[in-house]
Amino acid sequence: MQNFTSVEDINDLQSIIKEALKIKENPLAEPDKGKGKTIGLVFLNSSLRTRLSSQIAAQNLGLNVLTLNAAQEAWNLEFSDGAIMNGDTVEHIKDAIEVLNQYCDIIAVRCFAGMKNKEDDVNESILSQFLKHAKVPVISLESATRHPLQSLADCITITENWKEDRKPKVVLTWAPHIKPIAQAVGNSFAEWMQEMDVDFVITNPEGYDLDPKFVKNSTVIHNQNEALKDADFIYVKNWSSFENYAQMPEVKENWMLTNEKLKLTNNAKVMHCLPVRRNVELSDEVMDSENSIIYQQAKNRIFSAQTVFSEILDEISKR
Ligand SMILES: NCCC[C@H](NC(=O)CCC(=O)O)C(=O)O
Ligand SMILES: NC(=O)OP(=O)(O)O
Repeated sequence: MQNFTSVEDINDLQSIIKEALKIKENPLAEPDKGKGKTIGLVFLNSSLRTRLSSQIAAQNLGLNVLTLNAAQEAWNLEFSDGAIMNGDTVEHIKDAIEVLNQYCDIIAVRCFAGMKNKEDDVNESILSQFLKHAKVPVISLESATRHPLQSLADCITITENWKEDRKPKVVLTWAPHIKPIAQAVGNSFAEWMQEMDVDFVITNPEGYDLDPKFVKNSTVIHNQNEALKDADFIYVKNWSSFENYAQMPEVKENWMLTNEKLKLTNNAKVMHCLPVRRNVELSDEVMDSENSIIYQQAKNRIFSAQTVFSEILDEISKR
């Protein structure tokens, strides 16, 4: 694995999940694997889980960890090529990445969609600069269009919770929100579910279809109740419109996941990447129910990160 920014960077998903479950059994099995190596965790946006689970995962492997909360603590970064930097921005992203090359053996970066310019977001205007200028492996901690470490944790969690001898029905359902949110988590979940042995359905209101590049030939149903029928797993996530980029077209029906809606399912397990807006995206009763595997999912972020760091360290050791 040279970089880790999407499902494309994985050769064999089932073997990666198996490796992650093995790491989960004994996370301290290779405490010196990363000895003498440094991972830089660069956050251009807020985080709780990604920051902490990545730190734990790196420490479990003996890596040195540098965490830069760039939006709060670093110089104001310039992202435009050729910019005349006589305004508020102090340091160009190119120079920042070149400096990170001097300090880090692996660079991991969180760079959300700006939600202002569709083209910039679709083209991953920030992640692409890291991929261009980094001289060491790059790991995405959630970019404009994807959140692969989350999706790998989601695959691990579904695997742990499915012992029946048939494919589970997995439904990705849109949920309400108070502000425009990126499509990254939904896109990424779709991309990874298409690689899993599951019946995958996406349900969202009209006007909220994800980018066809990520939907591919997945089933899309605009009636939530119909989609939830007999579901074994429900993945709750809000996103804003892709077509009318970053807009929030009016939705008349109530899409919040409640116990009433859970009755339509096959006693489905409920998933969410967190953070969640309680009683907006899903109700307290669902969040706090036996059906929720949301905290287990959050825990699995450690093993998802540790598996990826371990694969990247294997790659570095070959160089
Ligand atoms: N990393 C997990 C999700 C991050 C982000 N959520 C948010 O921005 C929530 C913000 C809020 O609820 O105000 C998203 O959905 O892409
Ligand atoms: N799920 C997730 O990525 O959480 P954070 O945004 O808190 O890192």
